[in-house]
Amino acid sequence: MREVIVIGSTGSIGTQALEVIRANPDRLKVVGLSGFRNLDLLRAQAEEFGLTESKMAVGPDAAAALVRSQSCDVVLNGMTGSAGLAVTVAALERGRTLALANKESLIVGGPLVKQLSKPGQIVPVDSEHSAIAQAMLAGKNSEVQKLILTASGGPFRGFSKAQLAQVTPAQALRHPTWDMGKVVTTNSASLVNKGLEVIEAHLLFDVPFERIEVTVHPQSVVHSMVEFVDGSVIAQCSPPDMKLPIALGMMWPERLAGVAQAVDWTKSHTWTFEPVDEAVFGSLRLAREVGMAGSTFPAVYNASNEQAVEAFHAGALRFDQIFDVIESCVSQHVPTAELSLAAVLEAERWARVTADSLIANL
Ligand SMILES: NC(=O)C1=CN([C@@H]2O[C@H](COP(=O)(O)OP(=O)(O)OC[C@H]3O[C@@H](n4cnc5c(N)ncnc54)[C@H](OP(=O)(O)O)[C@@H]3O)[C@@H](O)[C@H]2O)C=CC1
Ligand SMILES: CC(=O)[C@@H](O)[C@H](O)COP(=O)(O)O
Ligand SMILES: [Mn+2]
Repeated sequence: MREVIVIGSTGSIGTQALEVIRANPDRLKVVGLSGFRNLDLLRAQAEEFGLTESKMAVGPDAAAALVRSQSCDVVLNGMTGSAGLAVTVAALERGRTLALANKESLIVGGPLVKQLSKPGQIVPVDSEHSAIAQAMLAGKNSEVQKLILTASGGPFRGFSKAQLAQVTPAQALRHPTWDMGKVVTTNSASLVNKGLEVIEAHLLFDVPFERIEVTVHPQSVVHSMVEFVDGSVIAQCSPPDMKLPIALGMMWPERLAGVAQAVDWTKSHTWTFEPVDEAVFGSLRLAREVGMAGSTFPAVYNASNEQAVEAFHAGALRFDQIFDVIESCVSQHVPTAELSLAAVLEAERWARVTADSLIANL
């Protein structure tokens, strides 16, 4: 039996994690929950899983405090945004397995988060990174030639820059293949999500940026691939359903039977692959640049994006200007001489103030 704290239990990842746990009461047990604004759902979840108020946290600080005080085997971090950093740090410092959906905390913390983690302590839940972790089992780390991340391309695949300037928040939230929270869905539309995922892959698998590729695969069935030195490519394929990587994240390396449907090979399928249009979607190039620059640059990329996404949904920014805001913040940023958690938090604060001021003056 694995005891799990589900952080962000009221969200897309969190509710799907609870579905997996509910269906496997002999293997998984909830011992803590956290939410933010949806307190009615949080209370209902606590009641269903028989948890007292002391095992329910509201907000990022309370969630981190719960992770520090409550014993468990696994912390599933399904919070949105870099607000999840305190939970990631707390889980690693307490020696828990960290099933990580909250990619932002790894990206902004970078080497600091890596230093806190023991080999195997972070299990990726993000679908691409779960796929890579599964494919990696086919060879030795030293035999890996390349990582190939797949991207759906989002709702604006094939759009020109001029078309991107016209899109609405409702269109940005219409993801072609995945049903997810607002921020990650918007990031998929701008390809910021794929940029963040390239940095995430570099940090998780220690593969240099030059050997991490992205290909657009609109069907989202091939979740990512690993190319080995002999030319073999191992891919992980399944119809898009986050319950599969969430279950693996909580049970790694064991698989739970029946969590998701497999591909139906009796039917015809067409899987396509095409290059990313980097002339229209600059966020991927910029993410590689900030990833290679390291220090506090990834934190600035992420925080300025979070501000810009919020402004876009509030009607204060055009969709294409999300990229302009990130690029401007990154180009103005003076990185810290020595990376520390305090320096990351200060860089984030600076990026949010700078992004807000750019947005107000656009
Ligand atoms: N959804 C998906 O399929 C995938 C998600 N991810 C990643 O997983 C993470 C969660 O995404 P998703 O579940 O879609 O997001 P949702 O918006 O659906 O859920 C976010 C969760 O975090 C809580 N939350 C939001 N902001 C804060 C905050 N400032 N402090 C504390 N809690 C907060 C929300 O609480 P409340 O609702 O109560 O306000 C909710 O429980 C993100 O990092 C995302 O990139 C990665 C791959 C796939
Ligand atoms: C399901 C998942 O892992 C998301 O992060 C997904 O990657 C979004 O899809 P795209 O970013 O490829 O559009
Ligand atoms: Mn993903």
